[in-house]
Amino acid sequence: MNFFDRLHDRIVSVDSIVSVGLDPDPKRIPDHLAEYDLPRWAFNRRIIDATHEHAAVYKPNAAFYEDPDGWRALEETVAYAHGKGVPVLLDAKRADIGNTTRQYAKILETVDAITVNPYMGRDSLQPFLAEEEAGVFVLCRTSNPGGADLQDLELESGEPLYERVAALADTWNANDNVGLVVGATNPDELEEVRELAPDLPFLVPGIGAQGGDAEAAVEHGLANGVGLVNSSRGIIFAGEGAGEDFAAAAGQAAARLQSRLNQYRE
Ligand SMILES: O=c1ccn([C@@H]2O[C@H](COP(=O)(O)O)[C@@H](O)[C@H]2O)c(=O)[nH]1
Repeated sequence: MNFFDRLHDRIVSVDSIVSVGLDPDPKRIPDHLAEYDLPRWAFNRRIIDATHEHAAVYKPNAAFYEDPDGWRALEETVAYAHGKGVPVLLDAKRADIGNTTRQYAKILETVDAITVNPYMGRDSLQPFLAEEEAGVFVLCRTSNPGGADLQDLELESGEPLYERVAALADTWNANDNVGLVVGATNPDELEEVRELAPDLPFLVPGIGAQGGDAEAAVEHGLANGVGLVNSSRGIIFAGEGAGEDFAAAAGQAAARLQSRLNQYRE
């Protein structure tokens, strides 16, 4: 079954478009979890237990797992999320020449969807795009302040680069498996990209810790009701300093975000 059909079913069953970002910064994991073999996994397991009823997906960012223990923690986390019925979107921002991307794309045997970087062009993404059942979210207009440095550059046609990316991504969608990453910190761009790619679901990061616009994220992020609004630190570290109660605070933060976003859904 296509990723976006599965995501649609998940969104309907939990009535949520919340993507819970699993970015377990080792410096912020509660002290009492340090005794575990894999503290990041111990942390994520408790976060998943507390938040899964509010999560449309989990979005681990690969940067928090790129060491031997990290990969083990990620593997356990993905299996546990799947056990709770929640799809996993790996935020890895991958792409490379074809034979290298073919290796990167093997991760789609483990996770359900991935973020990719369009900078090297279509052939660098082909092994991901060919995975018919996986979701492929193409970076379009990112939420960081420096996103404008390249993404806003005006092409000869007069359009900014991020608009060309959106239009190209639309043509890469032969398998109905392409989405776009557009930050909530850029509400005008969100609206413009939605006009250019009316049928592509968005992953919208940048609310919470980055201060983006949650209403615009919902208004423009969804295509036929399917799309994701992510919060990572705002959920998983909501209980920072609360000791063993940290996960309950994360659950409450996820529930609050779910209700807030649902106010804006049609
Ligand atoms: O444009 C982008 C693309 C990806 N991200 C990632 O999303 C989360 C956001 O974390 P918060 O704690 O909610 O700020 C993180 O993994 C980023 O690498 C993004 O922020 N912006």
